[in-house]
Amino acid sequence: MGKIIAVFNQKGGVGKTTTNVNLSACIGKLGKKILVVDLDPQGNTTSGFGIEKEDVDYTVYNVLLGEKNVKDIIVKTEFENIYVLPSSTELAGAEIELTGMDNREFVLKNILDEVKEEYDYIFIDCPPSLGMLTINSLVAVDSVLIPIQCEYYALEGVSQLMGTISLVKENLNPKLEIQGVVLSMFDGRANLSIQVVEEVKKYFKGSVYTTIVPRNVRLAEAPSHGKPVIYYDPKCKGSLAYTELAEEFIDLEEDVI
Ligand SMILES: Nc1ncnc2c1ncn2[C@@H]1O[C@H](COP(=O)(O)OP(=O)(O)OP(=O)(O)O)[C@@H](O)[C@H]1O
Repeated sequence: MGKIIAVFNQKGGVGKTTTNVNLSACIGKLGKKILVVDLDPQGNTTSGFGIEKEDVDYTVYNVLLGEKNVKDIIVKTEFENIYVLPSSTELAGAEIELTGMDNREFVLKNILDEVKEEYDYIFIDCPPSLGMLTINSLVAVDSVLIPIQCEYYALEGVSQLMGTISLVKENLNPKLEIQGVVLSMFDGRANLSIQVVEEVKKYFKGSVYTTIVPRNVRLAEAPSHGKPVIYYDPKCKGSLAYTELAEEFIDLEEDVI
């Protein structure tokens, strides 16, 4: 099947990487083969799966520049059904380098088309910006999964985000859809969190997942152990939420088919 999904919100620190790593890991545990593409130069998805910078000679950067074949760079992780196309800080340079390259501006689509039949899902972690890397992702994908934090100014930037999606859909990728909106960092004790849930549901109507990811310290700790939370502390609230979200994700996908 090979559905390609961008985890996208140009706002920083909303839980893109946390959602990418943990949702992928939980979907992998449900038996689906996943490729996770780390397109964020910060490389937190790469390290979140325990891949150390010293252990990778080449990254998605070399693939984007046509120096390496994607199939030679993908890393098989120790986690069930999870493969990673790693990132590096050099990737920040690609924002400029891709702009000047004739016919290679949107090269990510061709790269992922080469491997998409080998996976059930490909998730891309986008950087917190609207540069060439993000636009490359939006051109390459079937859909966009949007994490939103249940905190102050949650909807700030959302109209810009939706504007970007519409623009790409009109001009570059007509099949682009919203996969779903994930509410994250929910604090049940805070009225604000409850208000944000209501506002986001009103804005996105039926596209918001029923499962809400709580603020959970284990989710913040797991990356420093190089593990998705389900492998770090399978019983914590974060693990339960991402497992439930993975089940909801698959149920909705299988309903569509
Ligand atoms: N549900 C959660 N509970 C507790 N901490 C969380 C949760 N989700 C994310 N965090 C923490 O919040 C911070 C930002 O999350 P994350 O890195 O996933 O966001 P991001 O949108 O990918 O950031 P960036 O825009 O910098 O790429 C991280 O330190 C992460 O560990």
